[in-house]
This record gives sequence, C-alpha cells and structure tokens, in this order.
Amino acid sequence: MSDDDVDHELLALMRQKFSLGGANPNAPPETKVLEHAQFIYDNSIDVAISMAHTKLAAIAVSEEMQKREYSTKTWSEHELHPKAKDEATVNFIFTMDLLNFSFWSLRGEEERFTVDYKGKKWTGYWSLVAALQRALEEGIPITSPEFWIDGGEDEQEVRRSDGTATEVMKSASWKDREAPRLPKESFNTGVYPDPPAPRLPNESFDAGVYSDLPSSQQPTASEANVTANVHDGGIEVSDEKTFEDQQDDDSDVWVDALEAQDQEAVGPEQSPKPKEEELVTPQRVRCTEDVLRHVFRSSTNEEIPMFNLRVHCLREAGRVLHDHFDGSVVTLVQDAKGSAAGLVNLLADRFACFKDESTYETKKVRFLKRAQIFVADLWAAFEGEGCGEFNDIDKITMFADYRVPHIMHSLGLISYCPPLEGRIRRGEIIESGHSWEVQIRGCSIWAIELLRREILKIQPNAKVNAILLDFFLYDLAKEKEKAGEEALPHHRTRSIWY
Ligand SMILES: Nc1nc2c(c(CN[C@H]3C=C[C@H](O)[C@@H]3O)cn2[C@@H]2O[C@H](COP(=O)(O)O)[C@@H](O)[C@H]2O)c(=O)[nH]1
Repeated sequence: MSDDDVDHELLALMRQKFSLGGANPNAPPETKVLEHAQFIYDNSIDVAISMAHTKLAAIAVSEEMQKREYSTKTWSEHELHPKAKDEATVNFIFTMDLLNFSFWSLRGEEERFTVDYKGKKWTGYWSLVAALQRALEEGIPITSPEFWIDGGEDEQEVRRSDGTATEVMKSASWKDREAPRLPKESFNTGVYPDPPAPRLPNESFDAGVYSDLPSSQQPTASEANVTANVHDGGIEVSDEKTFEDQQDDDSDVWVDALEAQDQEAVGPEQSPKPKEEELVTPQRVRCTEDVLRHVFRSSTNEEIPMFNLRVHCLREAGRVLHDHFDGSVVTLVQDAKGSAAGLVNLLADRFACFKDESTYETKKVRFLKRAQIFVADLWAAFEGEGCGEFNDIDKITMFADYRVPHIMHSLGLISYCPPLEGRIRRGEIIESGHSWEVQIRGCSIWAIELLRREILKIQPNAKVNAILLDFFLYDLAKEKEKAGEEALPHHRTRSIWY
C-alpha cells in the first residue's frame, strides 16, 4: 500500500473509537453524566465505594421503599410542593430548580436563613419552596420568566376602581410611565406598586439586554459567564457586581420615590384622595432587587446565601427564555421532544447557570445536577405524563449535591480517605472544582447506579431508577437530620451548581 492510499480499516477504527465523521444525527441524546461518573470512580483515590454495604443497602432500601410505597406520587404529597399538573407547576418547578443550590449555613439552626410560612419555619431546600409559595400568595409573580427580566409587560391592565371595566393600556415606554399613586395601605398588603420608570428608554429593553442597566454597563454574554463562572467547574460570589451595583442604584431610586410618596400620603397636606371614578393604577410588581429581597426575607438575620447570584440566575434565565423560547418554560420542555437527556442537554447548552461541569484528571466531566433535578421533578410532579412524559427518563442519574452523598456516607456506601474525612469533620470548605469535591460528586453518582443494579438483582421487577433512589435518600437524610442522627456533617462547597 503506497503512502497515498487510505487505510480504510484504520479510518473505520478511528471513526468507531473517536466517533469521528460527525455524530450520528439520529442517535438518541446522551448527557454523558453516568459515563463521566464511572470515569471519576475508576480514577478516584480519595473516595471509595463499598460493594458489601451496597448489597446490604439494596435489601434495606428496597424494602423501605416498598413499605412506604415510594413512587412519583410521593413528590406531590410533600406539603409545599405544587399539586396541580398545569403550566403554573411547570413554571414553579423551573424557578425552584433554577435556584436550588447552597442552602447550608455556618450558623446554628436558630440563626440560619429561615422562611416562616403556613405557621412553620422552613430551612434548606424547603425554605426556597416556602419563599416561592409565600410570594405567589402575596401576588408577586415570582415564577413568571417575563417578570424576571425586570422590564415588565409592554401592556398593563388598568381596572376602574369599581373593578368592572378593564382596558388594556399600551404604555409607550417605561420612561414615559407615571409612577403610580396607590393609597398607602395597598403597599402594606405586600402588593408592591410599580417603581418609578427606570432611566432607560424602552428601546434598550427591546434590544434584549437587561432593561435597567445603562447599555455601557450591560454584562456581555461572556462577562455574564465570567461572573457566573468565577471558578472552573464551579462558581463563587464575584466582586464584579456592575450588574448588581446598578440594581442597588435603581432600587434606591424606587425606595426614595416610595418614601416621598409615603410622606405625601401622611404629610399635613394630605394628597387628595383618588376620586372613585379615577382609574386605580394596577397593582403590578416589577422584579427589582428590593422585591426579591422581600421574596427571600428571613425570620432570622441571615439572608439567603448567594443572593446576588440567585438574582443573576433569574435574570439570565428570563432573558434566554424570552429570546429563544417565547418566554415559556413549556416551550422549552416541548423543544426536547420527550427526551429527558435532550432536555438536560438543552438546559446545559442554553443556560450558563445550568452548565454544571468540571474537570478531573484533565478530562471535562459533566454533573448537570440542577438540569437533571428539573427533569426529575417534572417527571415526578406530572407522574410521567404530559410535561413529565419522557421516553428515556432512566438516563437521569442521582443529583450530585451535598445532602445525598452525606447520607450515603452514613450508610457506608461511600467512604473518604482520612485527610478528606478530617476536612469534612472540621467543617472546612472544599473549593468548588477541587479534586476531592469532584470525586465525592462522581463517586456518589456511580454508587447510586451500583445500588440500583443490586436492587434489580434481588427484585428484577422493582420500579426503581436513580431518581427515585435519590429522592428517597434525600428524604431519609432529612428525617435523620430532624432526629439528630447525623454522624459526620455534609461536605461544604459554596457553589451555584448544587
Ligand atoms: N440529590 C438531591 N438533592 C436535593 C434534593 C432536594 C429536594 N428534592 C425534593 C423532591 C423530591 C424529593 O422527595 C425531595 O422532597 C434538594 N436537594 C439539594 O439538597 C441541598 C439542600 O439540602 P438541605 O439544605 O438539607 O435542604 C441542595 O443542594 C438542594 O439542591 C433531592 O431530592 N435530591
């Protein structure tokens, strides 16, 4: 064979080994999370999986899940989870999983971020769910993507004071809009009046940029990413708060205007009471930082961790949904055409704040925890139907956070090398992207896969997948935490990813 001849055998081998020549467009979507988890486990030196404990746990966990009739139905039985199978629930779950990270606190139970709702005090993940439910009850559309982009609608409904006639008024531009004159008491009901128009002309909003930042300060996509990706594979609160600083300025403007309005309302020369026939400005809220601080207010003096990055996640997601999915989460879900892996990949490709990846031994590895838990929550909330119907749901893995690895360690499924266990026991933070953090996350995903396989060996007809195992272990962890049965604390990483 001369040098010019093509060695077709070698080419076929290379194509097969490196899937060269373009991926097969008809191949079903894959997230590669489980493949990467196995790679991490095969190359891990600081985290181990005990097959003996895995076999024992397979018996205990499958028996307990059967006893509790643990299924997708369990999801909606939680007091705070939405029950309806409708678009509002799709939006609720998306909002929840957009912000579903880093609730742990260095403070004690009495001091940590806490949300009072329905007569109870909620912490951790449940504080987020409670805050969202509370906001909706207060009339704040916190689960609406259009609300997040802070530009508000171009149209606003203006009701007559007798509530009968309604006319839709197209506001020429936010700049021209009058600050509303609402009687003071409406403010106290927690229903916020519109803040004064931002200082930008409407066109800056139409340009699809954040509406309340002077264009000179708009975070470009890469800047926003840089803000969002301060650390490889993870994220920390960044100092560059051009975006947030501007938010502070705007909210000051609004607070000043409201105080002036209050003065007006309570000053000696009472502003004339609005005449009955006058139109009452609609009680519509805009997504300013003050409104978000109200949504996530705590009954202790610790604010919700990483508040600025949560605001960033909402703004980014609102803008991406507005620009690419006509502002609708349902459209986003439908674009995945019934594939769970496809929807996970869509989230990771389109939303920086879902792109939960890291590197291990110079190889890029994917965890995609919040993208996967969004699909899993949809599947469970809709019991596998409608927006929760996926033809490949078993491709979803365990969600690599800080809570489930914690219970897996206490069950003996995973164990840590002494230096790592010491670090965790001392409550010292492990940097996001650190090899130890990546090994804990990857080995936890792989351990759940081994547990699932062991359960199917003893019960071939068991209706179990990584999602239900994960949900069950999370709920079990919370029960043990409540009962004070925690041996080792969970590992601590401040990260937007989980
Ligand atoms: N792997 C995994 N991680 C989960 C959950 C959930 C809640 N899922 C609900 C839906 C179905 C289940 O039945 C649950 O009722 C929250 N988290 C994560 O934990 C952390 C919060 O912990 P703590 O501060 O202690 O509340 C944070 O990273 C959060 O993202 C889960 O299920 N699996």
